[in-house]
Amino acid sequence: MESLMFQGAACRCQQFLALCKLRVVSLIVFTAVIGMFLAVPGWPAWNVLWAGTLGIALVAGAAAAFNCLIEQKIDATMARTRARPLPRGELTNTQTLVFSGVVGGLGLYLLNVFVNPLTMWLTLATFVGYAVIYTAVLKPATPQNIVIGGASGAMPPVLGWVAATGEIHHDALLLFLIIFAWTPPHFWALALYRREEYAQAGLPMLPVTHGEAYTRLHVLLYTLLLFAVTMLPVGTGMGGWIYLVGAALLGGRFIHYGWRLHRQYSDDLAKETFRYSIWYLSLLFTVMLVDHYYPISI
Ligand code: HEM
Ligand SMILES: CC(C)=CCC/C(C)=C/CC/C(C)=C/COP(=O)(O)OP(=O)(O)O
Repeated sequence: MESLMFQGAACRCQQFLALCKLRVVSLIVFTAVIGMFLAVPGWPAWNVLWAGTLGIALVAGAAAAFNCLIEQKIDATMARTRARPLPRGELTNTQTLVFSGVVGGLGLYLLNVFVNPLTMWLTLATFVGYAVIYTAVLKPATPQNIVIGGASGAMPPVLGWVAATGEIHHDALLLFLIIFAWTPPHFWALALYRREEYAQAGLPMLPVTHGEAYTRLHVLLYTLLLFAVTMLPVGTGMGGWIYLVGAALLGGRFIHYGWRLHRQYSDDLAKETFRYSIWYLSLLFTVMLVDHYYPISI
């Protein structure tokens, strides 16, 4: 009897965790943590590391849960999302809303009390940007949804930076710009091979509204823009040789993917490009960290 109760609680816990889109949120939190380290010469203060990381993670998870609540009908129509807890009827609207409110509230509390109020306010704005402006307003309205909405996904390194220093430095804005330029090729690579699902769901994603060829060209153009943006930290002195070589190699490979997609499309190549986009961002931020602690100035 007791073991059955335990299994039930474990299941419920898994359902709540599934709302939080843990894999996406883990990369988001990773970029925030790197932002904390890049912001200071030595190590960030201990309270920044634990409360900043936990606070940002909780609010990001709450934002993802709120997105699941708003999009449950659309999620039910797409193969990729139909196994989420709301379309499956495993959780109710009230449970999801309360979960998002409590988890997000706790995250904001930690940021306000143990980090600083500016981080708390910017994280709240990021929550509203993703959970409300992107999800409820932009996503069903325009194919530029992810370009504009990408601003929320680009905020985490700024949040990390502000957590560590209390101010918004121009180098933090460069980290923002990098993720901002990365989001369109990241998402449109996926939207290309999932175009039929998005069309069926009635969402105006770029391959649905402007066609495949137009989207492929834009993936390529954004990889070029991204390459240029990643060179800016070298100009400001934030990045040295290690960063320059790493960013050039990673960016060159991303452009190559964009070029191949543009010239000779296949769904398999689009899937590979999407997977590479995730490796790209993870490795780029790792290289930045290495460069920060082992600087070889240019
Ligand atoms: C508006 C901005 C963004 C959009 C529209 C978007 C869209 C998506 C979609 C639809 C998926 C699901 C792929 C699947 O289920 O197979 C995905 C996966 C992923 N995204 Fe994004 N993304 C955005 C921003 C970001 C950001 C800012 C990050 C991290 C910094 C990120 C990291 C990831 C990761 C790690 C995955 C893989 C998750 C997995 O393996 O399950 N995304 N993205
Ligand atoms: C710190 C903080 C508050 C961060 C919030 C930013 C945040 C959670 C961004 C998430 C990006 C994301 C999951 C996009 C998925 O797109 P989608 O929602 O269109 O994908 P779906 O089709 O899988 O639902």
